[in-house]
Amino acid sequence: MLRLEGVTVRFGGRAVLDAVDLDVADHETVCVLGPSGSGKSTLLRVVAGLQPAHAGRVLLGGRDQGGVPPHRRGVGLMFQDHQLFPQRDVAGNVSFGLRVRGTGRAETERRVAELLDLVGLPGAQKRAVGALSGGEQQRVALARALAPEPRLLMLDEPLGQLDRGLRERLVEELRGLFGRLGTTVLAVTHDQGEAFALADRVVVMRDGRIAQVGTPMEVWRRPASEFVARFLGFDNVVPATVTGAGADTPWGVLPVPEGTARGECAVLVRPGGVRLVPVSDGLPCAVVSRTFRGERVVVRLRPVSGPEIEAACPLGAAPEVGERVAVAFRADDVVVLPQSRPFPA
Ligand SMILES: Nc1ncnc2c1ncn2[C@@H]1O[C@H](COP(=O)(O)OP(=O)(O)OP(=O)(O)O)[C@@H](O)[C@H]1O
Repeated sequence: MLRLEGVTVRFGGRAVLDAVDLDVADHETVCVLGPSGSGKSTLLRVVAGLQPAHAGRVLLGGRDQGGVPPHRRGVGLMFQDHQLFPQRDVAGNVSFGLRVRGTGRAETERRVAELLDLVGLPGAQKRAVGALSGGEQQRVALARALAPEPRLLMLDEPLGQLDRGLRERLVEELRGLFGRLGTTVLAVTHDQGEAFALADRVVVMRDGRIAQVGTPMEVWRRPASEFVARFLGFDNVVPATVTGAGADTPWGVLPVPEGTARGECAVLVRPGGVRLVPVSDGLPCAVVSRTFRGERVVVRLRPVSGPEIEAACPLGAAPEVGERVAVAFRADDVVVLPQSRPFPA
């Protein structure tokens, strides 16, 4: 459906997109994630035709879009600030793209009613957009973007300004909706939770390049680099040397999967894989802090050697701040990363 081949965009000599290759299949939802300034919005703008590429090609349905203006690309765009027309009512907003296409009045009315049902705002045609809540405005913006039946729907931080609870609800609804409609979606977000909940595949960007592409499960389980691991919020990363015995790290020798290549690397230990063990059986640590995270308590530990460690403990089993404990590492939760970083002194 969508293919980017070596797409490069430069601003002032700096490549904001650097030879990006990406394929999005029909009916697929792909979420682009990355820190601020990594080029996510620029990627969407290039696909929409709002930003010319300095090199490379964008193909939609196999056709090169070079020279095709935005309104002829058949893509729908929805931005964070949803930019509804304040002087028009809900129906006036949703029908915008249909009127531009010259759709007849009866058909437009039918379609608007159908879309409002779809986004959970049945009968809201005559409401003033200024009187809607943030979440309702978001739904109207979505209905407006879907109205012309774009072959590709692009969302830029679609839920950015909404509060957490509403975002979580809307993400679920969107996923259901896109599944039912069979819409192909390319979305940009900096919120990994949102991306992981919405996407069939996620793309992690760094400085205009793709750092990793995979299903949410693949990326979560096997971050491709220290950058991706840290971006996902994993802090337990240390430099390591893999030998026959395991990974030699500042935390001691950690178990690694069989067949791991020997040599320098970095290792990540997921917080759930840090086990509290009797003091004589593991790496001695002091408990520095405890943070309640719903189902679990995350404790920060200061070991006798190496950087601090995060451990996720079951509710009743978390040690107190100041307590002396020891930890061991579960092999399944140790991930070998190809990149190393100088260990801070
Ligand atoms: N028109 C422009 N002229 C010059 N520089 C630009 C222009 N548009 C974007 N940039 C720069 O390109 C880089 C990437 O911008 P982009 O908006 O694509 O990043 P982003 O990943 O979407 O960031 P954010 O999450 O903050 O929206 C930034 O450093 C930005 O300052």
